[in-house]
Amino acid sequence: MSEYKSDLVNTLVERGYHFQSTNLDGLDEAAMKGIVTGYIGFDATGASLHVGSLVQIMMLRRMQQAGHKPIILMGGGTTKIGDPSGKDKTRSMLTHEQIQANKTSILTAFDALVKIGDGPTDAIVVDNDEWLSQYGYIEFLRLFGPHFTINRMLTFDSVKLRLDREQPLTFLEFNYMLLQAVDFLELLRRHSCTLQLGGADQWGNIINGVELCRRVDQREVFGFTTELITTSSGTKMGKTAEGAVWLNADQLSAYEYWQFWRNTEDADVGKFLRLFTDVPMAEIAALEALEGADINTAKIRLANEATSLMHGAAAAREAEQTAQQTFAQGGAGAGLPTIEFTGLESGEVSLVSLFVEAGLAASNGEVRRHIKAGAAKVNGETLTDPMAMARADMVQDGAIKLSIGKKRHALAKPAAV
Ligand SMILES: Nc1ncnc2c1ncn2[C@@H]1O[C@H](COP(=O)(O)OP(=O)(O)OP(=O)(O)O)[C@@H](O)[C@H]1O
Ligand SMILES: N[C@@H](Cc1ccc(O)cc1)C(=O)O
Repeated sequence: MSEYKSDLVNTLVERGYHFQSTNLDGLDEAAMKGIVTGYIGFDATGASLHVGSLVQIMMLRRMQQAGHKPIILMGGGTTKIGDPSGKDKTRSMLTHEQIQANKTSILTAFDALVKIGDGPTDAIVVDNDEWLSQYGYIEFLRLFGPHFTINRMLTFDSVKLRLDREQPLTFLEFNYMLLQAVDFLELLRRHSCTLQLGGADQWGNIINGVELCRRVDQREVFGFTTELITTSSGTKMGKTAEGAVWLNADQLSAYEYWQFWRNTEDADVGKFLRLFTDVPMAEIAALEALEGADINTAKIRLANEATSLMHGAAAAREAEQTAQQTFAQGGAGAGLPTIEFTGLESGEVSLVSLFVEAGLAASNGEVRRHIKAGAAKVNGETLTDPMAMARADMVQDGAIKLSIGKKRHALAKPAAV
Protein backbone atom coordinates (compact mmCIF):
# COMPACT_ATOMS: atom_id res chain seq x y z
CA MET A 1 0.00 0.00 0.00
CA SER A 2 1.35 3.36 -0.97
CA GLU A 3 1.50 6.00 1.70
CA TYR A 4 0.69 8.87 -0.65
CA LYS A 5 -2.07 9.39 -3.17
CA SER A 6 -0.21 10.96 -6.07
CA ASP A 7 2.24 9.23 -8.40
CA LEU A 8 4.59 12.18 -8.02
CA VAL A 9 5.03 12.07 -4.25
CA ASN A 10 4.94 8.27 -4.16
CA THR A 11 7.71 8.03 -6.74
CA LEU A 12 9.86 10.69 -5.12
CA VAL A 13 9.58 9.04 -1.71
CA GLU A 14 9.84 5.41 -2.89
CA ARG A 15 12.87 6.02 -5.05
CA GLY A 16 14.75 7.77 -2.27
CA TYR A 17 14.71 11.46 -3.23
CA HIS A 18 12.92 12.84 -0.18
CA PHE A 19 14.99 14.46 2.55
CA GLN A 20 13.14 17.59 3.73
CA SER A 21 9.91 19.19 2.59
CA THR A 22 7.60 21.98 3.68
CA ASN A 23 4.20 20.27 3.40
CA LEU A 24 4.39 16.93 1.67
CA ASP A 25 0.71 16.12 2.21
CA GLY A 26 -0.21 19.48 0.67
CA LEU A 27 1.99 18.74 -2.34
CA ASP A 28 0.41 15.29 -2.59
CA GLU A 29 -3.07 16.91 -2.66
CA ALA A 30 -1.97 19.44 -5.29
CA ALA A 31 -0.49 16.70 -7.47
CA MET A 32 -3.79 14.80 -7.31
CA LYS A 33 -5.79 17.87 -8.33
CA GLY A 34 -3.85 18.84 -11.44
CA ILE A 35 -0.52 19.58 -13.07
CA VAL A 36 2.08 20.84 -10.60
CA THR A 37 4.72 23.13 -12.04
CA GLY A 38 8.03 22.77 -10.22
CA TYR A 39 11.50 24.18 -10.70
CA ILE A 40 15.14 23.59 -9.94
CA GLY A 41 17.79 26.25 -10.39
CA PHE A 42 21.30 25.65 -11.69
CA ASP A 43 23.95 28.32 -11.56
CA ALA A 44 26.28 28.59 -14.53
CA THR A 45 29.43 28.26 -12.43
CA GLY A 46 31.08 25.70 -14.75
CA ALA A 47 30.83 24.26 -18.25
CA SER A 48 29.10 21.07 -17.17
CA LEU A 49 26.99 19.72 -14.33
CA HIS A 50 28.17 16.57 -12.53
CA VAL A 51 26.57 13.41 -11.17
CA GLY A 52 25.66 15.22 -7.92
CA SER A 53 23.41 17.59 -9.85
CA LEU A 54 22.10 14.60 -11.83
CA VAL A 55 19.98 13.70 -8.76
CA GLN A 56 18.22 17.00 -9.36
CA ILE A 57 17.78 16.55 -13.10
CA MET A 58 16.34 13.10 -12.44
CA MET A 59 13.69 14.70 -10.20
CA LEU A 60 12.63 16.91 -13.10
CA ARG A 61 12.39 13.72 -15.16
CA ARG A 62 10.26 12.06 -12.44
CA MET A 63 7.95 15.10 -12.45
CA GLN A 64 7.46 14.80 -16.17
CA GLN A 65 6.95 11.03 -16.01
CA ALA A 66 4.20 11.61 -13.41
CA GLY A 67 2.45 14.14 -15.69
CA HIS A 68 3.68 17.40 -14.20
CA LYS A 69 5.61 20.35 -15.61
CA PRO A 70 9.31 20.98 -14.92
CA ILE A 71 11.03 24.33 -15.17
CA ILE A 72 14.79 24.40 -15.63
CA LEU A 73 16.02 27.68 -14.23
CA MET A 74 19.40 28.84 -15.44
CA GLY A 75 20.93 31.17 -12.90
CA GLY A 76 22.28 33.74 -15.35
CA GLY A 77 21.55 36.44 -12.75
CA THR A 78 22.40 34.55 -9.54
CA THR A 79 25.72 33.32 -10.96
CA LYS A 80 26.83 36.97 -10.92
CA ILE A 81 26.43 36.90 -7.11
CA GLY A 82 27.56 33.36 -6.22
CA ASP A 83 25.69 31.09 -3.78
CA PRO A 84 27.57 30.73 -0.48
CA SER A 85 25.48 27.61 0.43
CA GLY A 86 27.75 24.70 1.20
CA LYS A 87 30.84 26.60 0.11
CA ASP A 88 33.77 27.45 2.39
CA LYS A 89 35.11 30.22 0.20
CA THR A 90 33.84 33.10 -1.91
CA ARG A 91 33.72 32.04 -5.57
CA SER A 92 35.76 33.83 -8.19
CA MET A 93 33.72 36.27 -10.31
CA LEU A 94 32.80 35.13 -13.80
CA THR A 95 32.50 37.43 -16.80
CA HIS A 96 29.27 37.81 -18.75
CA GLU A 97 30.81 35.80 -21.61
CA GLN A 98 31.85 32.93 -19.33
CA ILE A 99 28.36 32.77 -17.82
CA GLN A 100 26.72 32.66 -21.27
CA ALA A 101 29.09 29.94 -22.51
CA ASN A 102 28.55 27.86 -19.35
CA LYS A 103 24.77 28.19 -19.66
CA THR A 104 24.75 26.85 -23.22
CA SER A 105 27.06 24.01 -22.35
CA ILE A 106 25.20 22.99 -19.15
CA LEU A 107 21.87 22.89 -20.95
CA THR A 108 23.00 20.14 -23.33
CA ALA A 109 22.77 17.60 -20.46
CA PHE A 110 19.03 18.21 -19.98
CA ASP A 111 18.03 17.26 -23.52
CA ALA A 112 18.65 13.59 -22.84
CA LEU A 113 16.58 13.46 -19.66
CA VAL A 114 13.64 15.81 -19.99
CA LYS A 115 11.51 16.77 -22.96
CA ILE A 116 11.72 20.51 -23.50
CA GLY A 117 8.90 22.11 -25.51
CA ASP A 118 5.50 23.85 -25.54
CA GLY A 119 3.21 21.00 -24.43
CA PRO A 120 1.41 21.08 -21.06
CA THR A 121 3.98 18.83 -19.36
CA ASP A 122 6.98 19.81 -21.49
CA ALA A 123 9.84 21.40 -19.60
CA ILE A 124 10.63 25.05 -20.16
CA VAL A 125 13.93 26.82 -19.66
CA VAL A 126 14.07 30.23 -18.03
CA ASP A 127 16.93 32.50 -17.00
CA ASN A 128 16.61 34.55 -13.81
CA ASP A 129 18.71 37.32 -15.34
CA GLU A 130 15.52 38.18 -17.23
CA TRP A 131 13.88 39.61 -14.08
CA LEU A 132 16.72 40.06 -11.60
CA SER A 133 18.52 42.47 -13.90
CA GLN A 134 15.32 44.53 -14.29
CA TYR A 135 15.14 45.61 -10.66
CA GLY A 136 16.96 48.78 -9.63
CA TYR A 137 18.86 48.41 -6.35
CA ILE A 138 16.69 50.82 -4.33
CA GLU A 139 13.50 49.39 -5.80
CA PHE A 140 14.63 45.85 -4.96
CA LEU A 141 15.48 46.83 -1.37
CA ARG A 142 12.16 48.60 -0.86
CA LEU A 143 10.13 45.76 -2.34
CA PHE A 144 11.77 42.79 -0.70
CA GLY A 145 14.13 44.06 2.04
CA PRO A 146 11.30 44.51 4.59
CA HIS A 147 10.47 40.79 4.40
CA PHE A 148 13.89 39.61 5.53
CA THR A 149 15.39 40.24 8.96
CA ILE A 150 19.11 40.14 9.47
CA ASN A 151 18.45 38.23 12.69
CA ARG A 152 16.89 35.36 10.75
CA MET A 153 19.32 35.52 7.85
CA LEU A 154 22.16 34.92 10.31
CA THR A 155 20.59 31.61 11.34
CA PHE A 156 20.78 29.98 7.88
CA ASP A 157 23.61 27.50 7.32
CA SER A 158 24.97 29.34 4.29
CA VAL A 159 25.70 32.33 6.56
CA LYS A 160 26.10 30.67 9.93
CA LEU A 161 28.77 28.18 8.91
CA ARG A 162 31.04 30.89 7.51
CA LEU A 163 30.59 33.03 10.63
CA ASP A 164 31.15 30.07 12.97
CA ARG A 165 34.34 29.15 11.14
CA GLU A 166 35.43 32.78 10.97
CA GLN A 167 35.62 32.55 7.17
CA PRO A 168 34.71 35.70 5.26
CA LEU A 169 31.22 36.04 3.78
CA THR A 170 31.05 39.06 1.50
CA PHE A 171 28.09 41.44 1.40
CA LEU A 172 27.61 40.38 -2.22
CA GLU A 173 27.08 36.74 -1.19
CA PHE A 174 24.88 37.73 1.77
CA ASN A 175 22.32 38.96 -0.79
CA TYR A 176 22.06 35.61 -2.54
CA MET A 177 19.16 34.14 -0.54
CA LEU A 178 16.98 37.16 -1.33
CA LEU A 179 17.55 36.70 -5.05
CA GLN A 180 16.65 33.00 -5.00
CA ALA A 181 13.56 33.80 -2.90
CA VAL A 182 12.49 36.41 -5.46
CA ASP A 183 12.96 33.83 -8.23
CA PHE A 184 10.34 31.60 -6.62
CA LEU A 185 7.90 34.53 -6.39
CA GLU A 186 8.57 35.51 -10.02
CA LEU A 187 8.03 31.92 -11.21
CA LEU A 188 4.82 31.66 -9.17
CA ARG A 189 3.52 34.82 -10.84
CA ARG A 190 4.81 34.10 -14.34
CA HIS A 191 4.30 30.34 -14.61
CA SER A 192 2.10 29.32 -11.64
CA CYS A 193 5.10 27.45 -10.31
CA THR A 194 4.31 26.09 -6.83
CA LEU A 195 7.23 23.76 -6.12
CA GLN A 196 10.97 24.22 -5.78
CA LEU A 197 13.26 21.21 -5.55
CA GLY A 198 16.98 21.08 -4.82
CA GLY A 199 19.78 19.50 -2.81
CA ALA A 200 19.94 19.79 0.99
CA ASP A 201 22.33 22.75 0.77
CA GLN A 202 19.49 24.70 -0.90
CA TRP A 203 17.00 24.30 1.99
CA GLY A 204 17.56 27.78 3.42
CA ASN A 205 17.20 29.45 0.01
CA ILE A 206 14.09 27.40 -0.75
CA ILE A 207 12.22 28.14 2.48
CA ASN A 208 13.02 31.83 2.11
CA GLY A 209 11.18 31.65 -1.23
CA VAL A 210 8.26 29.75 0.31
CA GLU A 211 7.91 32.42 2.99
CA LEU A 212 8.24 35.30 0.55
CA CYS A 213 5.40 33.90 -1.60
CA ARG A 214 3.24 33.60 1.50
CA ARG A 215 4.04 37.08 2.80
CA VAL A 216 3.80 38.98 -0.48
CA ASP A 217 1.15 37.07 -2.47
CA GLN A 218 -0.52 35.08 0.33
CA ARG A 219 0.06 31.87 -1.66
CA GLU A 220 1.24 28.48 -0.44
CA VAL A 221 4.10 27.03 -2.43
CA PHE A 222 6.12 23.89 -1.63
CA GLY A 223 9.79 23.15 -0.99
CA PHE A 224 11.44 19.73 -1.34
CA THR A 225 15.08 18.72 -0.96
CA THR A 226 17.17 15.59 -1.47
CA GLU A 227 20.11 14.58 0.66
CA LEU A 228 23.46 15.55 -0.77
CA ILE A 229 24.25 12.15 -2.18
CA THR A 230 27.46 10.54 -1.07
CA THR A 231 28.80 7.08 -1.76
CA SER A 232 28.72 4.53 1.07
CA SER A 233 32.30 5.45 1.88
CA GLY A 234 31.27 9.06 2.44
CA THR A 235 32.60 10.80 -0.70
CA LYS A 236 30.26 13.50 -2.04
CA MET A 237 28.88 12.44 -5.40
CA GLY A 238 30.26 14.58 -8.12
CA LYS A 239 33.88 14.78 -7.24
CA THR A 240 35.97 11.63 -7.03
CA ALA A 241 39.60 11.30 -5.99
CA GLU A 242 40.53 11.66 -9.64
CA GLY A 243 38.23 14.55 -10.54
CA ALA A 244 34.61 15.42 -11.10
CA VAL A 245 32.22 13.03 -12.83
CA TRP A 246 30.95 15.41 -15.49
CA LEU A 247 27.74 14.88 -17.44
CA ASN A 248 28.94 16.45 -20.68
CA ALA A 249 30.70 13.99 -22.98
CA ASP A 250 33.33 16.54 -24.03
CA GLN A 251 34.48 16.71 -20.39
CA LEU A 252 34.19 13.01 -19.57
CA SER A 253 33.92 10.30 -22.20
CA ALA A 254 30.92 7.95 -22.23
CA TYR A 255 33.38 5.15 -21.48
CA GLU A 256 34.66 6.82 -18.29
CA TYR A 257 31.09 7.67 -17.33
CA TRP A 258 30.16 3.99 -17.73
CA GLN A 259 33.20 2.99 -15.65
CA PHE A 260 32.16 5.35 -12.85
CA TRP A 261 28.83 3.51 -12.47
CA ARG A 262 30.42 0.10 -12.99
CA ASN A 263 32.73 0.81 -10.02
CA THR A 264 29.85 1.60 -7.64
CA GLU A 265 30.34 0.21 -4.15
CA ASP A 266 28.21 -2.88 -3.42
CA ALA A 267 26.10 -1.11 -0.80
CA ASP A 268 25.13 1.69 -3.21
CA VAL A 269 23.90 -0.35 -6.18
CA GLY A 270 20.20 -0.40 -5.18
CA LYS A 271 20.15 3.24 -4.16
CA PHE A 272 21.78 4.38 -7.40
CA LEU A 273 19.47 2.21 -9.53
CA ARG A 274 16.48 3.89 -7.83
CA LEU A 275 17.84 7.43 -8.17
CA PHE A 276 19.61 7.35 -11.51
CA THR A 277 17.72 4.88 -13.71
CA ASP A 278 14.16 4.09 -14.77
CA VAL A 279 14.48 0.39 -13.86
CA PRO A 280 11.20 -0.62 -12.12
CA MET A 281 11.31 -1.01 -8.34
CA ALA A 282 10.55 -4.76 -8.36
CA GLU A 283 13.46 -5.42 -10.70
CA ILE A 284 15.76 -3.31 -8.54
CA ALA A 285 14.77 -5.37 -5.50
CA ALA A 286 15.86 -8.52 -7.35
CA LEU A 287 19.13 -6.97 -8.53
CA GLU A 288 19.84 -5.68 -5.04
CA ALA A 289 19.42 -9.13 -3.56
CA LEU A 290 22.32 -10.52 -5.64
CA GLU A 291 25.33 -11.46 -3.58
CA GLY A 292 29.02 -12.15 -4.00
CA ALA A 293 30.31 -11.99 -7.58
CA ASP A 294 26.71 -11.80 -8.88
CA ILE A 295 26.46 -8.20 -7.71
CA ASN A 296 28.56 -7.37 -10.78
CA THR A 297 25.51 -8.14 -12.93
CA ALA A 298 23.64 -5.40 -11.07
CA LYS A 299 26.56 -2.97 -11.46
CA ILE A 300 26.77 -3.61 -15.20
CA ARG A 301 23.02 -3.07 -15.47
CA LEU A 302 23.39 0.22 -13.54
CA ALA A 303 26.26 1.34 -15.78
CA ASN A 304 24.32 0.46 -18.94
CA GLU A 305 21.09 2.13 -17.82
CA ALA A 306 22.72 5.31 -16.49
CA THR A 307 24.99 5.68 -19.53
CA SER A 308 22.10 5.00 -21.95
CA LEU A 309 20.04 7.76 -20.35
CA MET A 310 22.82 10.33 -20.60
CA HIS A 311 24.76 9.35 -23.72
CA GLY A 312 22.43 6.99 -25.60
CA ALA A 313 22.13 3.20 -25.86
CA ALA A 314 24.84 2.88 -28.54
CA ALA A 315 27.44 4.66 -26.39
CA ALA A 316 26.53 2.43 -23.42
CA ARG A 317 26.92 -0.73 -25.52
CA GLU A 318 30.25 0.46 -26.87
CA ALA A 319 31.49 1.26 -23.38
CA GLU A 320 30.52 -2.18 -22.13
CA GLN A 321 32.28 -3.84 -25.04
CA THR A 322 35.41 -1.73 -24.51
CA ALA A 323 35.42 -2.64 -20.84
CA GLN A 324 35.08 -6.34 -21.64
CA GLN A 325 37.91 -6.13 -24.14
CA THR A 326 40.17 -4.18 -21.79
CA PHE A 327 39.65 -6.19 -18.65
CA ALA A 328 38.57 -9.65 -19.70
CA GLN A 329 40.94 -9.99 -22.66
CA GLY A 330 43.68 -7.56 -21.61
CA GLY A 331 43.49 -5.88 -25.04
CA ALA A 332 44.10 -2.25 -25.90
CA GLY A 333 40.38 -1.34 -25.99
CA ALA A 334 39.44 0.62 -29.10
CA GLY A 335 36.92 2.86 -27.31
CA LEU A 336 39.27 4.13 -24.59
CA PRO A 337 39.69 7.91 -24.27
CA THR A 338 42.44 8.81 -26.72
CA ILE A 339 44.68 11.85 -27.10
CA GLU A 340 47.10 12.69 -29.90
CA PHE A 341 50.53 14.09 -29.16
CA THR A 342 53.51 15.32 -31.13
CA GLY A 343 57.24 15.24 -30.37
CA LEU A 344 57.73 11.47 -29.94
CA GLU A 345 60.69 11.49 -32.35
CA SER A 346 62.60 14.20 -30.49
CA GLY A 347 62.21 12.26 -27.20
CA GLU A 348 61.06 15.39 -25.39
CA VAL A 349 57.60 14.31 -24.27
CA SER A 350 57.45 13.22 -20.64
CA LEU A 351 55.12 10.36 -19.77
CA VAL A 352 53.94 12.35 -16.75
CA SER A 353 52.64 15.10 -19.03
CA LEU A 354 50.81 12.54 -21.19
CA PHE A 355 48.94 11.20 -18.13
CA VAL A 356 47.75 14.74 -17.40
CA GLU A 357 46.84 15.48 -21.00
CA ALA A 358 44.91 12.22 -21.21
CA GLY A 359 42.81 13.34 -18.25
CA LEU A 360 44.04 10.59 -15.91
CA ALA A 361 45.30 13.15 -13.39
CA ALA A 362 44.79 16.84 -12.75
CA SER A 363 48.48 17.79 -12.41
CA ASN A 364 52.04 16.51 -12.85
CA GLY A 365 52.26 16.34 -9.06
CA GLU A 366 49.27 14.01 -8.94
CA VAL A 367 50.86 11.71 -11.54
CA ARG A 368 54.09 11.65 -9.51
CA ARG A 369 52.11 10.64 -6.44
CA HIS A 370 50.49 7.81 -8.43
CA ILE A 371 53.96 6.71 -9.63
CA LYS A 372 55.25 6.70 -6.05
CA ALA A 373 52.24 4.61 -5.00
CA GLY A 374 52.94 2.15 -7.84
CA ALA A 375 49.58 2.93 -9.46
CA ALA A 376 50.76 4.38 -12.81
CA LYS A 377 51.27 1.92 -15.66
CA VAL A 378 52.51 2.17 -19.23
CA ASN A 379 51.31 -0.68 -21.46
CA GLY A 380 50.41 -2.59 -18.31
CA GLU A 381 53.94 -2.26 -16.80
CA THR A 382 54.34 -0.28 -13.57
CA LEU A 383 56.03 3.05 -14.21
CA THR A 384 58.72 3.81 -11.62
CA ASP A 385 60.63 6.75 -13.15
CA PRO A 386 58.80 10.10 -12.98
CA MET A 387 61.35 11.56 -15.44
CA ALA A 388 60.78 8.91 -18.15
CA MET A 389 60.08 10.13 -21.70
CA ALA A 390 57.73 8.60 -24.27
CA ARG A 391 59.71 6.40 -26.73
CA ALA A 392 58.87 4.94 -30.12
CA ASP A 393 59.25 1.37 -28.82
CA MET A 394 56.41 2.01 -26.36
CA VAL A 395 53.92 2.45 -29.19
CA GLN A 396 51.83 -0.72 -29.54
CA ASP A 397 49.02 -0.95 -32.12
CA GLY A 398 49.53 2.76 -32.83
CA ALA A 399 49.32 4.03 -29.24
CA ILE A 400 50.83 4.01 -25.75
CA LYS A 401 48.38 2.69 -23.16
CA LEU A 402 48.41 4.66 -19.92
CA SER A 403 46.68 3.43 -16.78
CA ILE A 404 46.07 4.55 -13.23
CA GLY A 405 45.24 1.59 -11.05
CA LYS A 406 43.25 -1.27 -12.55
CA LYS A 407 40.32 0.71 -13.80
CA ARG A 408 41.36 3.96 -15.46
CA HIS A 409 42.96 3.81 -18.87
CA ALA A 410 43.65 6.07 -21.84
CA LEU A 411 45.57 5.87 -25.09
CA ALA A 412 48.20 8.38 -26.20
CA LYS A 413 48.63 8.28 -29.95
CA PRO A 414 51.62 9.89 -31.68
CA ALA A 415 50.26 12.21 -34.38
CA ALA A 416 51.13 11.19 -37.93
CA VAL A 417 53.97 13.41 -39.26
N1 LIG B 1 26.06 15.38 -4.33
C1 LIG B 1 24.89 15.96 -4.55
N2 LIG B 1 23.75 15.31 -4.22
C2 LIG B 1 22.53 15.87 -4.44
N3 LIG B 1 22.35 17.08 -4.97
C3 LIG B 1 23.45 17.78 -5.32
C4 LIG B 1 24.78 17.27 -5.13
N4 LIG B 1 25.67 18.20 -5.57
C5 LIG B 1 24.92 19.25 -6.01
N5 LIG B 1 23.60 19.01 -5.86
C6 LIG B 1 22.45 19.89 -6.17
O1 LIG B 1 22.44 20.18 -7.54
C7 LIG B 1 21.85 21.45 -7.78
C8 LIG B 1 22.77 22.24 -8.64
O2 LIG B 1 23.95 22.35 -7.95
P1 LIG B 1 25.27 22.80 -8.61
O3 LIG B 1 25.37 22.33 -9.99
O4 LIG B 1 25.37 24.25 -8.35
O5 LIG B 1 26.23 21.90 -7.74
P2 LIG B 1 27.46 22.26 -6.86
O6 LIG B 1 28.29 21.03 -6.72
O7 LIG B 1 26.96 22.86 -5.57
O8 LIG B 1 28.21 23.23 -7.84
P3 LIG B 1 28.89 24.56 -7.51
O9 LIG B 1 30.23 24.17 -7.03
O10 LIG B 1 28.89 25.33 -8.77
O11 LIG B 1 27.99 25.18 -6.46
C9 LIG B 1 21.60 22.06 -6.38
O12 LIG B 1 20.24 21.87 -6.07
C10 LIG B 1 22.49 21.23 -5.47
O13 LIG B 1 21.96 21.14 -4.16
N1 LIG C 1 21.50 28.37 -5.65
C1 LIG C 1 21.45 27.22 -6.51
C2 LIG C 1 21.07 27.59 -7.91
C3 LIG C 1 19.77 28.32 -8.00
C4 LIG C 1 19.71 29.60 -8.51
C5 LIG C 1 18.50 30.31 -8.57
C6 LIG C 1 17.34 29.71 -8.09
O1 LIG C 1 16.15 30.40 -8.13
C7 LIG C 1 17.37 28.41 -7.58
C8 LIG C 1 18.58 27.73 -7.52
C9 LIG C 1 22.81 26.49 -6.52
O2 LIG C 1 23.79 27.08 -6.20
O3 LIG C 1 22.88 25.37 -6.86
